Order: sequence, then structure tokens, then C-alpha cells
Amino acid sequence: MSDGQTPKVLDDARSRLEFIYKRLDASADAQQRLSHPQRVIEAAIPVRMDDGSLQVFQAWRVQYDMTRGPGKGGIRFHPDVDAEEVTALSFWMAIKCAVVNLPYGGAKGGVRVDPKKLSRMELERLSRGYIRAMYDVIGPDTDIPAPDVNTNPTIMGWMADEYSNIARGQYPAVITGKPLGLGGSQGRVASTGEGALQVLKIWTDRNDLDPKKMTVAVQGFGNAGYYFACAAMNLGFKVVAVSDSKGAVYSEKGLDIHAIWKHKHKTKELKGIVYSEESVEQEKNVDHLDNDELLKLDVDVLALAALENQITQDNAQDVEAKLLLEIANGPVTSKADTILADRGIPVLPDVLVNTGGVIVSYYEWIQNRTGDYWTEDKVSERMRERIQHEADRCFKLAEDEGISVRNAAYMQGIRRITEAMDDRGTQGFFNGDS
Ligand SMILES: NC(=O)C1=CN([C@@H]2O[C@H](COP(=O)(O)OP(=O)(O)OC[C@H]3O[C@@H](n4cnc5c(N)ncnc54)[C@H](O)[C@@H]3O)[C@@H](O)[C@H]2O)C=CC1
Ligand SMILES: O=C(O)CCC(=O)C(=O)O
Repeated sequence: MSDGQTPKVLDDARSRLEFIYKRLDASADAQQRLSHPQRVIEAAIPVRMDDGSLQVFQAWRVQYDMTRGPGKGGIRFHPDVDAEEVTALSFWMAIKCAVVNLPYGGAKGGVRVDPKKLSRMELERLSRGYIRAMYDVIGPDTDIPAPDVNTNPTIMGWMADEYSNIARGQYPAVITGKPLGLGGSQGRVASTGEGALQVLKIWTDRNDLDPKKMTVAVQGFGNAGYYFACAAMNLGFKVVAVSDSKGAVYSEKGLDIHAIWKHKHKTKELKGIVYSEESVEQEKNVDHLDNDELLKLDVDVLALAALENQITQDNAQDVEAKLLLEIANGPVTSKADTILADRGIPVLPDVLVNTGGVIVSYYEWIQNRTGDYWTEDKVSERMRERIQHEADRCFKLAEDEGISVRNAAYMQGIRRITEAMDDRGTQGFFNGDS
């Protein structure tokens, strides 16, 4: 998405730290350490294609900071993935794990590929190849991958299986977001969206707002966006628009999210949605919009659940929503943040809003290590408790200090990371090798 106007995502991500360092009076040592990823691994993955030809895919795993524990973070399959993007995503993982006080550092992986162009067998060979390439740097106590954009439980299952094959043992805790039959956790699939809804609910409660009177538009109708939209609908929000990479659908009366999801799975797009008979009334009211139009809708909540750099200095002026909810990582640039703040539009930040996924990944890791498997209710109750506690702290810090919720969340996360750095001692710089 970088076009000269739009900043490089990593520079932009790190630019937010200057303010935080000043507020926290962070040591020069800690600042230096957080200026560099601890480790960047690049690999070339050869894959035998179904037609007999060989294709080589570039892949990365970046471990940004592992001071507070093993690296944690998803693996993205996308044609635009590069080292810089994966590094930015690993940096956000470090912050977010600290914001919700998980005993993890931050890492992220990526493969430069358009998975829609691969057959299922090719995708499996690529996924297994990723693990063979990264085997030496991942592990239940070192770095624990999970799903992200265009990866899912099936892919995590192949990856966990490949790791176990190489290690000649059962190591389910090396990967989270697995299928239930391979040690996945109840509730992981819906957790990112449901966690995001919970942060929104804490916000509406604190601000005395009634969800039943609020409209929502959702950019990105994938794992995170779909489960968020369902949870929002269940709580009484009216979801009036959703989009995917090809376009958006809108109905001022509210959309039937389940019908749209079914349609999207059948046809691979939102376009041409035909509601089921029970919802035939709605069909008449559904309009198709361009992606950009969805971002300008006059709604109470604009939930961004696609990719980075969606609201920039070029379109922040056009946003009519009353609140932005960052379910994706990095959807609002720092310049856009300033424009939105000047216009009085609050942004609930990614490093707090989308933590439901990694929190339940943490619970999956605990279940794998103890062999004690929890019910869905227990998983969701523990996720809700953690989000309530940590979000309340962020919102209170923002109010007490008169700062944005993003700055408050960053202060909460960075404080925990720099304290852990100090606790390791002046010579301490854990890099996962020792
Ligand atoms: N899956 C997870 O557990 C977590 C995901 N996230 C973040 O949430 C975001 C979405 O991830 P997932 O839902 O897992 O990915 P996904 O691959 O399931 O879905 C992504 C969706 O975004 C859509 N999209 C892409 N470009 C778009 C555009 N320009 N306009 C509108 N829609 C567009 C795609 O068509 C797809 O529907 C990413 O930023 C990811 O890093 C964050 C925390 C956890
Ligand atoms: O579940 C996880 O471990 C990480 C999910 C992720 O990649 C993210 O939060 O951005």
C-alpha cells in the first residue's frame, strides 16, 4: 500500500514510540533495543507444483522482541508480504502481548504468495515447507506461530504435523489455532472478532451508549471481521455494511450476516448476494458499494478488519464514522490518527482491540502443555475477564493522563517490556539461542 504518501508501515509503527518513551522516561538502553528486531529469518521455500514445475516462495519469520517470553504471532500468506511488513507485524505482536500481559514476546511470519492460485495439495506442500525452513527457530518454548491473513486451522494442522514429524514426537504447543482434533482450543476461531466486540462493549458502557441504537460498518469480511459482525449483531448493533477485497454490500435496515457469509463461501465474493427466502425483504434493500465508499459511511462504528494502511492522511478527512475500531493490525496510519483526533473521532487501537485471538492462543498453548482441555464457556469467560481487566486499565490511563487510548495501550505495553528488560539485567539480551 506504500505509495509515497503512505508511510512505510514499520517506520510509521515505530514513530509512535517517541511520545511513549518521553511519558515513561524509558532508558536509552531499552529504546535502543526496541529500535531493532532481535532476529529476522528469510527463507526460500521450493514447492513442487501439481503440473511438475518447481516454484520458489520467499518466506520470513521475524522475532521482534522475546524479553517477556517466547515469540508469538501468526503467519500471513499474501502476495504483498515482505520483510518490512512482517517486521512491523512482529513489533505490534510484542506490544499487544504485553498490553494484555501474556508471557510472550512478539514474532510474526509471512510467505509471499497468492494462496488463491494454489491447489489444496500445493498449499499443503508450501505450509509444510515453511515449517522445514523455520524448524530451528520455532518451538513451544521459543516461538509459537498461529493463523493470520489467508491462513486457517487446516494450515496450522499441517504445520503442527510437519513439526512433529521432524521432531519425532508430539509437540502440539508449537502452533496454536489448530483444528480441535489436533489439540486446538474451543473458541479460537471466533476469538479475535469476539474479543474486539468485547472491547467495543466496554467502551460503549463507559460512555453510556446503547448498542441497540448504533450502526456498524465492517471493512474485511474474513475470520476476524465475520465473527466480529456476528457478535455485534447478537448484542443488538445494526451491521449495515461489510466489504471484502472486491467490494462492499450495504443495507440501511441491517444485513443478514449469516446469509452473506454463506453466499461468500459459495461464490467467493459478496457481489450478487441473494438472500434466503426468510430474508427476502432485505434483498430489496441491499446496495453494492465500492470499498472506498464503505470507509466514508456515516455510521456509529467503523470496524477495520482487513489490512494495514487503510485510513491514511489521504482519506482521514472523509471518515464520517463516530468511532474507529481497529480489528486489523495497523489499519490507521499515525498521520491519519492525528487528523482523526483533531476531528474528535476516537480510535480504539489494534494492540488492544484484536488481542482476543492471541489470548485464546495462549489458552490453547496452556491446554496443550497441561493436557487439561477446557470447555468453550471456560475459554470465553477467561478471555472476557482478561480483556475486561486490561482494557479498563487502558481506558482509565487514557482518561487520567488525557491521552488517546492508543497511547495509553502503548504505555501499558512498553512499560511491561522495558521493566522486563531491566529485570533481565544490563547484560541480558535474550535471543532464543541460549
Ligand atoms: N485471525 C486472527 O486471529 C487475527 C487477525 N488479526 C488481523 O485481522 C486482520 C484480518 O485478518 P483475518 O480476518 O484473519 O484474515 P482473513 O484472510 O480471514 O480475512 C481478511 C479479509 O479482508 C478482506 N480484504 C482485503 N483487502 C481488503 C480491502 N482493501 N477492503 C476490504 N476488504 C479487504 C479479504 O477479502 C478478507 O475478507 C489482519 O490485519 C490480521 O492481522 C489480528 C489478530 C488476530
Ligand atoms: O494467535 C496468535 O498467536 C497471534 C495472532 C496474530 O497474529 C495477531 O494477533 O496479529
